[in-house]
Amino acid sequence: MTDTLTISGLTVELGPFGSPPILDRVSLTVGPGEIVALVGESGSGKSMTAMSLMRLLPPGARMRADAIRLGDIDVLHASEHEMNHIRGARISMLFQQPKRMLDPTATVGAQVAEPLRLCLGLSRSQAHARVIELLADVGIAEPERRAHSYAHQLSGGIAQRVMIAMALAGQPDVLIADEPTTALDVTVEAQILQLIAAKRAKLGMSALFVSHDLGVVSSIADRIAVMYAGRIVEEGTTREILHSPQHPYTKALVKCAMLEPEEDGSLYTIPGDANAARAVSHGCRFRSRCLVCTDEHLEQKCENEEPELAGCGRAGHSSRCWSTIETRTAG
Ligand SMILES: Nc1ncnc2c1ncn2[C@@H]1O[C@H](COP(=O)(O)OP(=O)(O)OP(=O)(O)O)[C@@H](O)[C@H]1O
Repeated sequence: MTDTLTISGLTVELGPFGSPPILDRVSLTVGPGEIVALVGESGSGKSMTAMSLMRLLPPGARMRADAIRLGDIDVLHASEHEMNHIRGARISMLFQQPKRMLDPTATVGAQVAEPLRLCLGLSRSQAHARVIELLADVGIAEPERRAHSYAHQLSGGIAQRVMIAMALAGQPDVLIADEPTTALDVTVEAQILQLIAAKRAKLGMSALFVSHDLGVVSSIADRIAVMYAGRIVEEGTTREILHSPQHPYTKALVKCAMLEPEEDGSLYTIPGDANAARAVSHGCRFRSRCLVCTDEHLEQKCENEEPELAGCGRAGHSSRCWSTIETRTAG
């Protein structure tokens, strides 16, 4: 079994000092063998969280945290030299645009062989034999022939399988998948999701799966963390999030994922602008879009104080909303 990945109090700022943080005290745990999904609208900070784990933030980003650990490895304070060993061997990443992430000038075989040689120290011939095994293992037909292909000769689905083979080559503890199926059609998307779930089961690795689509992650995630404007606003098992969401934002995301038409036949979209929320300096960041904070007493709380993540009954299920906190306190 793999080690636990722990992020605690992760804050990232970009741009001039004093601008609102991109990530604000994000805490998240991915247990051994677990698939945790991080969901939220575009711009909520999912990719930045993933990139922070790899310590691959854009130039000028200021990152601080109480801790980022993988078992006994201190990822937060690791030197760049140590990070080069952690990336690929302990934490691997899959990206949105697999064809763009592959080097157009090198063959598939050479690219999959690189982590084998760097992380596992295999010789050229050992690496070649392992490349063929890995390509076959991610469902690529004729792996010998495919090893000689270049990125432009691959479909999006095959390119993502190659990326998965590369990500798994170093036998990582954790796979971070950032919208790995966004560019793929629905049938291929389902195949790739199944492949990731099968690899998790076979290799015992854990995964952090980033997506804006609750529907996509619900088929493979054990737990879901919902992110809004740089903060986690709800966390629970996949079942709790889908069947008993507590935060008004999660409820709205679930409604979007259900694809149930409104009375006028249109599909539900969450009203308002998520990007404006980041600049909210006090109170709940979701309040301008919220349909729940209507009674006067609650409205004042939502405007003045940001709620903490508070338990919603079962251990592990928590939400950052005054209405949930008040209901529980009253009960
Ligand atoms: N290189 C960058 N420079 C400056 N700001 C950035 C950069 N990359 C992202 N941001 C900003 O950081 C915030 C969080 O972005 P992030 O990419 O983490 O969101 P996301 O939830 O992953 O969205 P998406 O699903 O669109 O990728 C956004 O406001 C975005 O504009």
